Amino acid sequence: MSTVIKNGTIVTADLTYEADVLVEDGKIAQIGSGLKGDDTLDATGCYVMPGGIDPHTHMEMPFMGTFSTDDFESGTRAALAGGTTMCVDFALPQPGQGLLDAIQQWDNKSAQAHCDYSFHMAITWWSEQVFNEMETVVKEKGINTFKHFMAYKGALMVNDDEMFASFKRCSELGAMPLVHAENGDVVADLQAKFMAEGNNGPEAHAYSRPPEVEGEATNRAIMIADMAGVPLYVVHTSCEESHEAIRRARMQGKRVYGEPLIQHLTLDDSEYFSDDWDHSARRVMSPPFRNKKHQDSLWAGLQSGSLSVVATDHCAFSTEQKRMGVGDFTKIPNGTGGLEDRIPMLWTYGVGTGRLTPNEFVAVTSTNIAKILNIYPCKGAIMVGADADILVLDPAKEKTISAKTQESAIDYNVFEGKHVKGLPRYVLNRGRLAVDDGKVIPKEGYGSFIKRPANGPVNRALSTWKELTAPRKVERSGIPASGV
Ligand SMILES: NC(=O)NCCC(=O)O
Ligand SMILES: [Zn+2]
Ligand SMILES: [Zn+2]
Repeated sequence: MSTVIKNGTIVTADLTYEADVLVEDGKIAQIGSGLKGDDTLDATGCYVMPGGIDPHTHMEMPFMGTFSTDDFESGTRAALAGGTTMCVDFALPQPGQGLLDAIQQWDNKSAQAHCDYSFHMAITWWSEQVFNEMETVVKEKGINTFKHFMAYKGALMVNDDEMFASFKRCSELGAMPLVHAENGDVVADLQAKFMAEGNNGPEAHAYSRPPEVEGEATNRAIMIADMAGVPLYVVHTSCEESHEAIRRARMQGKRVYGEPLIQHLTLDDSEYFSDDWDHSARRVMSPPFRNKKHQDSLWAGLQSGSLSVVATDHCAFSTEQKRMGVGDFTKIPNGTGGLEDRIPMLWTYGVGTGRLTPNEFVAVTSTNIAKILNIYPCKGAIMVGADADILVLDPAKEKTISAKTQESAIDYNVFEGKHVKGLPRYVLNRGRLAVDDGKVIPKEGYGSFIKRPANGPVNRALSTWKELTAPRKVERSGIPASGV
């Protein structure tokens, strides 16, 4: 059974050209002109690009006394509707729980997935068991990334000594640490201060997490990673202070990646000042939305290459769940949705405004993260032999985003009312037609777990350099007798 995508313009991270794409047995079999297949998809007027990869989602996440509402079923359906063919979720052990036990739980949940997926492993506590299990996670489970929360004190947060130990272990295993970079001690102190002053609405969530807490933590994580000799990936980079730290580190030759979210790029902190409590609480996430100055910094980072990936941190809570924090903003479950909207929003506000070229768009939605996660060119490429994860994007197709028409299971959408131009006509995941003429064709359980090998090129290069420049004992010919 083969499918040919005809009459489209192929857009990759570095090339734009006209050609047909032949898909056979889930892979791209041929690229050229005049190709024929059993089925034909007409891509006239469309761009044919690698399917989106969202490296930051939380399906059915146990968090702040509840579970995020989108699970792998509704969440991956939303992903496909928006042109994303692979998500990377976080396997999250409770403090004291083993890593392998947590993976087993995430394996059970993800059996519902409609599209491909993988897991990052979160390090939420530290012990000899965690140290030992990290090796199995990498070598047997095919997970090469470990997430560290520098915030959420008393819950998921790890301290610097635990983070340094884990980063060193990542270095030995050829894995990469990820950080949620906010100074959790300062946030906890500010939260208590605002609550004590009676400042208990959702806007105080933003007041308690100023850009400085993110900038400080990003700098700290970068220095700790450098001392551990390991690359670093900073999730949900939301502000200039954090971006500046990443930019400076990269200019110094440090291997650091920054991931802005589509929410931070396109929504600002005025959302927290609405008269409507629900409106503001629905937008509570960490880090919070920022002002225009920070948004401009993030866009510039994508343009210049100092920021690498656009993700969503999709962690969708219903209005009812958000209301757990009425009277106490610290109890509003943190998280927003975005999976279905990342690609149309970034195309509209990035390519549509001239802030990004179509090739840069492909780089930041798919190819860069495939390289960072060491799954390129199986994923993130339109190339013979690659998985046939393909987004056929129609730049003329438009819609107004509305919760009424979304796949996500929650009752609102943070992008409600935004007009987007540039929507999927077709989406294929390993050759399966998952979106046909803009309509999702669900297939629960089709999604495959994608193993990611350790020791990617950047890990190898960095460990070679660190070994070459490591402090060495000076072997002296003459050592004087002790002066004592
Ligand atoms: N971002 C957020 O507010 N919720 C999800 C958990 C996290 O990534 O911090
Ligand atoms: Zn986070
Ligand atoms: Zn997250």
